[in-house]
Amino acid sequence: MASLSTLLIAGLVVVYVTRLIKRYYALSHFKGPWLAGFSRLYQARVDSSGDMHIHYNRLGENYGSTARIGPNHLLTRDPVLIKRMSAANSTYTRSSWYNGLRLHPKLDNVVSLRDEVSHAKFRKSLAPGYSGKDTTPLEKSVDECLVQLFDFIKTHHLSSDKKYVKADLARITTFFTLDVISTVAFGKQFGFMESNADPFGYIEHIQEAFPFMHILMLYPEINNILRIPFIQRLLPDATSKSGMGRAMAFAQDVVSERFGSTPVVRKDMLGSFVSKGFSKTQLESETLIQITVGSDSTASGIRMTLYNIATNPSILTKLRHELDTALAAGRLDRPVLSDQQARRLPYLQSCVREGLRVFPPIVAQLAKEAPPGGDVLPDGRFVPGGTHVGWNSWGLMHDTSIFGPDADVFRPERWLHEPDDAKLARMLDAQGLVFGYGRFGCLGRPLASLELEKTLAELVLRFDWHVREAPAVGSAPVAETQTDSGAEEQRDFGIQAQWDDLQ
Ligand code: HEM
Repeated sequence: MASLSTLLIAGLVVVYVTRLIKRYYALSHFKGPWLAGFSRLYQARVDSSGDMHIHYNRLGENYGSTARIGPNHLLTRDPVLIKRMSAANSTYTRSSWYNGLRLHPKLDNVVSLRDEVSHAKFRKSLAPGYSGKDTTPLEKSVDECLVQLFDFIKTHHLSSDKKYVKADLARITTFFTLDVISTVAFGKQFGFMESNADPFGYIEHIQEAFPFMHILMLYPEINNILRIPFIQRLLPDATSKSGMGRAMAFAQDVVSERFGSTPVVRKDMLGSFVSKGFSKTQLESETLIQITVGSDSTASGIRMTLYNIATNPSILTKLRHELDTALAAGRLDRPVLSDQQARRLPYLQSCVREGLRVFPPIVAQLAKEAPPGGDVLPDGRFVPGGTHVGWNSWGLMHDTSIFGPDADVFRPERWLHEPDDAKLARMLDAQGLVFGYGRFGCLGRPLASLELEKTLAELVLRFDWHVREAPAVGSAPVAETQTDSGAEEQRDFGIQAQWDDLQ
């Protein structure tokens, strides 16, 4: 007679296999790699591979706009579905994928918060700070940092006819955006550009942390373990000497100054948040995510767009012509053109738009969860309640049915000379999703847009750019260097910056 323990094990195996089969069939009307139907291992491998965007782009080509990537996971490049999930009145919610974005040991931040009511309240209180409504004009701070950037490049990264000095665009752009976000958020600059160094070992830490964060997003179970107080004691805290620990210490310091008997009062983002009644701990948590989301994506957008401009001589020439003509006509403020002036330069705007399309800085899944009663997709297929639906941003931005057969090509002209109004409207609609949508849309968009348009315009006006050492791998040279959001992962990006004598 079988022992009780054998029976128990057999019973558990039966329950497990039945669950596996049930799950498999619940989404079997969505095609995808076979392993994905049974296990999250497919995603774990792809998400930590460094080539996530390439794998997921192929999914769209092989399995249609919404494909299966896990037992309970879909990935979509359908703009209608992406908008539906994030719309103000949507019944979709954030999935447990977002738990992995909780950086503070005790508290969520606006990006990791999953409770709809708390998130909406939080977001509403943060919005005036992020938009610059409550702060010293964002534009003024960006301009000041840009002047520092010009000096930084001239001092440390300038080549001449006599010698080549490698300008690592990965570090230059990341140093710049980290100094911008610290200035506008806390009125206290990190000093990356001034010291020409990573004072906290922060960039190195982020490089190491990204693949791990992907695993946390995929396996929320691990996250729950990390929240156990005993385990938390083993994780980096504000006493750690480098990486996220140093960033936490920084967050604690800048926040503490705003409380107590003689609080520092500044018209920056933090000042705005304090005025909305947030607690000290809430602000420490928010400060951490601000540093992360406020630097990496914009840096990626700037460097990849500049890379695409610098490697396309005809585009570089057209952009320079537009900028030089405006400068000669006295239509550009010095030392930095104004936002209003930048908006009147159609070719510049098209370059920025095209840069974010061809190389969307955020390719992570941002998975939402289908409502308990499920949902019927635009193509008639049923999505059961609780299914995780991620967005395939690379696939969407390179979708030939929206952008045409040359969707992979960096071609700013597509935004200026499209004769078919309906097609142009569809392209604009899809590209606009690069900043998310609706109730989860990017709060930092005004700042990111200022940084992108001004930095690109001034760097093209002031310097000659020649790519010397971009890793050349097949037809997608730079994409190969990208992990998740591009980010600090696009390392060691050798570009020659030469002072343009005309300026
Ligand atoms: C080119 C640069 C940027 C891109 C492409 C970008 C993209 C995005 C996307 C796609 C989302 C939506 C996430 C979702 O669906 O859950 C998002 C959210 C967010 N972004 Fe950005 N972002 C950029 C720059 C910034 C900057 C500079 C900041 C800060 C100053 C920022 C702050 C935020 C915040 C706080 C959220 C969360 C909004 C919420 O949960 O309600 N972003 N961003």
